[in-house]
Amino acid sequence: MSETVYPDFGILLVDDEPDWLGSLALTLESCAGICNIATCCDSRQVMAILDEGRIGLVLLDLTMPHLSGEDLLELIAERHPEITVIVVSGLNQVETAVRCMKRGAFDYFVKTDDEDRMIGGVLRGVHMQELQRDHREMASRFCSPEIRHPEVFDAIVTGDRAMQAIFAYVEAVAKSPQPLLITGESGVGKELIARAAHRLSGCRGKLVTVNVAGLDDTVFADTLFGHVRGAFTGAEQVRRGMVEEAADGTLFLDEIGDLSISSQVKLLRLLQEGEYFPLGSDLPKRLKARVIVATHQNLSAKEGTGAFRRDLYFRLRTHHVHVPPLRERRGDIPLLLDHFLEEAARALGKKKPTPPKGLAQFLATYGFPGNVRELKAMVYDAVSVHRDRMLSMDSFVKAVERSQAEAGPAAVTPPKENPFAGFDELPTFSDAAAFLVMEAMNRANGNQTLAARLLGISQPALSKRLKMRQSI
Ligand SMILES: Nc1ncnc2c1ncn2[C@@H]1O[C@H](COP(=O)(O)OP(=O)(O)OP(=O)(O)O)[C@@H](O)[C@H]1O
Repeated sequence: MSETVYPDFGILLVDDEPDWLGSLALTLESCAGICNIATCCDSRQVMAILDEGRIGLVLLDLTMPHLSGEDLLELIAERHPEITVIVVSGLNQVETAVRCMKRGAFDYFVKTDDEDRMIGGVLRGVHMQELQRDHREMASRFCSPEIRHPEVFDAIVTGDRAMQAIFAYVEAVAKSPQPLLITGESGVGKELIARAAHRLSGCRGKLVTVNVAGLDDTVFADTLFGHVRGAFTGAEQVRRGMVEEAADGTLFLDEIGDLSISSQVKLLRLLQEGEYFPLGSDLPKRLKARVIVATHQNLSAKEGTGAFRRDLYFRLRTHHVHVPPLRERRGDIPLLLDHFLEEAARALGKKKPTPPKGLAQFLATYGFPGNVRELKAMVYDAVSVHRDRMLSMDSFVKAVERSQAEAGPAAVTPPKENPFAGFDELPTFSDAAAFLVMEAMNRANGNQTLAARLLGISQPALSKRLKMRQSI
């Protein structure tokens, strides 16, 4: 998304009447903030201008000397099918309108039409062109899904393929002016993804984060849109809203699933119309920021129960990434463990401790309801209390047990698939149990506490089984 010109692509106004061109350009700029405009009075020059590749939308008059609008419409559909064309004619003729639509026009307006209708149509055309551009960009990424700017994702430690696919997607949509919705459980790294998307957007402005959870409707409006002096009792100073703070940058609205219905209406209007009113003012301001929203809630389910507006939901999920929970990318646990050990040791002024054997394996048996944030807290806690060179397993075992006790039995992760499904002949119950105990002891390098955790039984129960085996 570019900083000051809107939209990113040029809009060409074609008419043989220069006065009409001037007044149309002025209307579009003042009423819709559209300023990336070029004009052309000579129909013969239109195709050469389009060949330069800067134009995404054409507003075309029909009756012109040399080439008529309909001739041009046909030429554009043939040579530049990617360009959106809106016909703006002096003639109110249904047959002509139908013919133009059949030849590929996106919309048809009569010059005497209501101004708001025409502006609405142009904004829809701009939106359509933006979506087509995003779509082309994404399609090109499917052909070569490599990540072009890996440095932007440096803060996100992962080796997981689903995460790599998210990075490629975020790169593809980073320059889009459409909103980006990031979903995923709490602590999976949604904010880190938002930061990466902001860096990739190339916008000059800041990333401004607003946590909208718990904001009542008035505070929401005041926080986002600001107010003028005297807007309400106590409003002694002008307040710039966060939308303005984020101009030419990114507005990141976190916990969007908690937004009240009345605030949802305000947000929808902001996104749809691209403008807003500071409290107490009747002078509209334009939204000049890209909007990213995030939630740990299931927005689709909320939309189903009526707790989230359907129109806003569809608007927000134009571009959507879902960050998987840590338990679905257990391969990341050793990488994250190492990363946080290093980070914690540095932050606490200690030497990086050596993790006990089997720690990563032990952690992989746990469901991490708090995801990466929970793992990070565990590591920081363990590093801060440790004294020897070797990190103790104890603090991790206790943290896991504490969390499981708090969450109840549902927190224990269910087995994923039946390991015996492919067996022709099943082992006996006692053989299967003996093999399982042996395997767990091997994996835990003889550590009974860890082996018991891997098996989901208590350490005394494991010890009893081992003794029984020895006595056979
Ligand atoms: N892949 C990762 N690599 C390194 N650190 C990570 C990773 N994922 C998350 N973190 C760290 O975990 C913590 C939580 O991340 P973040 O705030 O981005 O999560 P979130 O999904 O936005 O959480 P919430 O829904 O609660 O707002 C942060 O300290 C972040 O730096």
